[in-house]
Amino acid sequence: MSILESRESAGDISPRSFAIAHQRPRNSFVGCSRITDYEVLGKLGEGTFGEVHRARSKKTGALVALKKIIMHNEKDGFPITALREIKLLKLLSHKNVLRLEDMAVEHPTRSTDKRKRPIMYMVTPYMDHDLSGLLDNPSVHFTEPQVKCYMLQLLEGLKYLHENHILHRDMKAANLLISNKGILQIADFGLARHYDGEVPKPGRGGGEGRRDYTSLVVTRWYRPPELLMHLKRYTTAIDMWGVGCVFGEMLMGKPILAGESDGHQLELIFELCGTPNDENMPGWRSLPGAEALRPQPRQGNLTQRFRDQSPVTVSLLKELLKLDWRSRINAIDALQHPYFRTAPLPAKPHELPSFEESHELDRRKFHDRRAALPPAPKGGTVGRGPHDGPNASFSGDGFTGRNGVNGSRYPRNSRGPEERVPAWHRDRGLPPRPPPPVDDHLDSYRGDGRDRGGRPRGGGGGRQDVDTYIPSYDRDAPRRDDRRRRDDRDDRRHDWDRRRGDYDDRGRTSRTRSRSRSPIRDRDRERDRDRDRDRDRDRDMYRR
Ligand SMILES: Nc1ncnc2c1ncn2[C@@H]1O[C@H](COP(=O)(O)OP(=O)(O)OP(=O)(O)O)[C@@H](O)[C@H]1O
Repeated sequence: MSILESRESAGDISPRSFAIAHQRPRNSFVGCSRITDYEVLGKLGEGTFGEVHRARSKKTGALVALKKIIMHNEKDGFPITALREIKLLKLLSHKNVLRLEDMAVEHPTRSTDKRKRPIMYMVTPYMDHDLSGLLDNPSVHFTEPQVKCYMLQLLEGLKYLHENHILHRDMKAANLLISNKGILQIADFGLARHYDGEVPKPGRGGGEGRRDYTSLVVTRWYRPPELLMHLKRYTTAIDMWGVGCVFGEMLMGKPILAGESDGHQLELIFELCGTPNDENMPGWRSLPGAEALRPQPRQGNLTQRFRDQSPVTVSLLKELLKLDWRSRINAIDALQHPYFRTAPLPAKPHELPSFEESHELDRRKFHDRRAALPPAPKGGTVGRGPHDGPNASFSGDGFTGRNGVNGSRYPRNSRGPEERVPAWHRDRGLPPRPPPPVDDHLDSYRGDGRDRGGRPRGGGGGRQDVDTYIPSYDRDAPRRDDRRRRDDRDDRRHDWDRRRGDYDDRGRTSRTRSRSRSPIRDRDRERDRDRDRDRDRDRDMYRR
């Protein structure tokens, strides 16, 4: 056994040794091309840090996706999350993990462009769908062998990540890309990080965590109970909960736990999986976020809700959606579950049907268009249901406009002629999709302290914990540690931001706490207000 292997088996692998062990062959990554090497064909999606476009390589003719890395504030430089994502993706190589093939650079043109810095694009193979977009299409109905086929691929990809000490931390249907050849790939590594704990072992669930990380990860609908209760010493089991949510979503055709706030999310989880007790979630009472909870003891209605599914399907779902993160099934064991060996057997990827392309933006464009225009189904495949129309599913002020346009969390987009008109939509009676998790440090990169829907960041999440992960694959690079700031603020702010923060910290005297306006202080105040509001709402929900 090599030193690396023995260290790995002891759960001890540094980002550097991981990087050395996972160098991809040089020819698998081009490096830095020019944007002019690609012909841009249209917009696919809009992520936290940039837009995603479909494009064709002029050299190879291959279809690719270009993820533009937006620098919201040029002074902040290259976003750290994008840097993380690039560094990780460059190391990963698995058929069920999206492959970073190239980086493309767009230099500012002299006459028209006042930008000083170039724009960078991540280049990945084009995938025809994301799973969320696919499930939104009412003409798509997954068969059991198809669900099994996607589940196998998802678990294979996740097993690879976890074995290699990677936590994905944003497992959700929108981050699972699917090609018309039936291949599923895990995408979006913007929140992923190196994991210091022991890798999962057969029959041992997710095991015990070894160190603290921030609990402000994972999009709410896919966030496990331990994170909602602010466990910081979490494990690979957080991604397995997400797999359970995605599995349920494939079976039901819509997200199964669509909470409107963190408190409501827990409420929905308890309704489905039962309320926590010392047996099904040992130690839950001592979690910081459990203090205010007074759940009425309940059994959980999972079996009832999935009564149309076979017992072996429900059995795997229950294993994935276990409240106790230590005994929640891991990817190795899930792959061995009888579900995959019971008829009907999993389809092979090439046996799966192909579908009309479906991406995040199609859904969003539809929401946007609904208010203004009659439906324009393409190919006449799908009409609109009786409940369609602006805000058809919701009444009152609970949803509409809170996160953006027509209950969408997204701002209005202008449509270019080259953009596709969505051909389908199904109003599935769900609240607007929650924004991706907000890590405090993201604020400094967005520059305005607001998320894409214009909401102040940081709401609904409890305390901002320190998670100073900056992957350092270079021995000489200084490694940052997980120190807790006196005031609990995140240590990963940009230097400029941090200097301001330090100044504010130092000067907590009446003089420096003067009323002079500071965008940072305003942002912090706004964030605190938002957080308090969410907390109050959650408390009301649980105090019975
Ligand atoms: N390789 C690809 N092929 C096709 N579509 C893609 C590809 N990569 C991303 N997309 C589309 O763009 C959307 C956003 O991409 P991605 O999740 O990587 O961005 P993000 O900034 O991390 O998003 P989020 O803010 O939702 O976490 C995806 O949901 C998908 O619809």
